[in-house]
Amino acid sequence: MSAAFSFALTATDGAARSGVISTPRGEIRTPAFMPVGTAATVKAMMPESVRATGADILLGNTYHLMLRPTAERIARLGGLHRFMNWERPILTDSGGFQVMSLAELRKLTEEGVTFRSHIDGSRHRLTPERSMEIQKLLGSDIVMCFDECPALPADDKRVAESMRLSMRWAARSKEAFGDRPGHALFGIQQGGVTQELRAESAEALRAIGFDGYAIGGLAVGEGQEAMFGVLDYAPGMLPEDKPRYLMGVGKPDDIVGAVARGVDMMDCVLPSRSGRTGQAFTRRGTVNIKNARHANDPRPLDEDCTCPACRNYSRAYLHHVFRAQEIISSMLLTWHNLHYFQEIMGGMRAAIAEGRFAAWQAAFHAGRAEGDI
Ligand SMILES: CNc1nc2c(CC[C@H]3O[C@H](OC)[C@H](OC)[C@@H](OC)[C@@H]3OC)c3nc(N)[nH]c(=O)c3cc2[nH]1
Repeated sequence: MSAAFSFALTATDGAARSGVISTPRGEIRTPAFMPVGTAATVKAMMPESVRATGADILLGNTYHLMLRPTAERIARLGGLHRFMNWERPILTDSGGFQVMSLAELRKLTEEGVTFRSHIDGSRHRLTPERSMEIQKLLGSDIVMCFDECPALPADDKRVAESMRLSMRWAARSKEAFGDRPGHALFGIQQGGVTQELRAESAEALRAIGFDGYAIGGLAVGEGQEAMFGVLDYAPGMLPEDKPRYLMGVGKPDDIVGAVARGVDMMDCVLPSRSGRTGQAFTRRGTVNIKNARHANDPRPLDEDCTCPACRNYSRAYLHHVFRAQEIISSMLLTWHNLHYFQEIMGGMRAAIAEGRFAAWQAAFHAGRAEGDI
């Protein structure tokens, strides 16, 4: 266990990289997929099951936890790791994105954001300083700067103004974060899909100096082509020796394309949320288990998958428990999806380390069919 936070690149293959982030709570193998545990739980999963899927780190959420049960209560109870029984690394988002997408009656000023809780209508304020305080109370290992992520489409003027506000907030976040050995603060690049604005944001973040750099402002409706267009240049604008984290991504082919372009870390609700809505991701494509065609199918979701759902249950059974709205349906499909996402990450880490990423990527795409398989 390292007392400090550090990142070591172990191999590169084209723009793709593999490495290890060392933290006092354990190592994170990169490229890494981080399951989302918004309200102190990865929905439908026990923490030991999340670990069994291969996850080294999971996510918590400042916005949700500040509203319920409050960061102060979690701190009094020993912090988020103890509270949710996950002793490995935790990354928490800063709350800005969630306020803009979830809260009501939001008011944005230079100071920060005031809003009403979507849970009980109570009034709250988030600023860079308060976001740092909340993430410190939670005890998260990787803290995100408080930023503003503009909804797309937005004109260049709006994107530029929003990015520059986020850069001022990044400086305030760094100031408020202080010096916390073993804990990391990540800056978040903004700038929409405009290369000059992305460059300006990257320079601003470099000048402040962070332990890692996130690519924000994507996966907000721009589509895969536009996102990849930004990823063709944005990762290279960020310090090469620090982790690069693409926020909110994505589908399996988004993840592979992002790693191919130099991304080290990603998070997305997709595998867990889809697990609850009956969508299973497999190496041959997607299974929508609610479709009648699966009602009599004795085969597993994926013959080559070693997860508990695929080892022990048929599509017919999964179809049945989904239709019957049984809790085990969410448990099994979420476990399968998280297991499969981690299998993609493990395959890419090995392929990059062995210099065969292009072949791995070609095989990944060759095996996939569109539509319900
Ligand atoms: C989907 N496209 C997507 N998600 C972006 C998130 C949020 C990630 C967040 O997305 C959910 O919150 C809504 C997750 O909870 C459900 C959070 O996990 C705890 C996760 O936190 C990292 C962004 N967060 C910040 N701070 N800044 C961003 O620019 C940004 C961009 C995103 N694009």
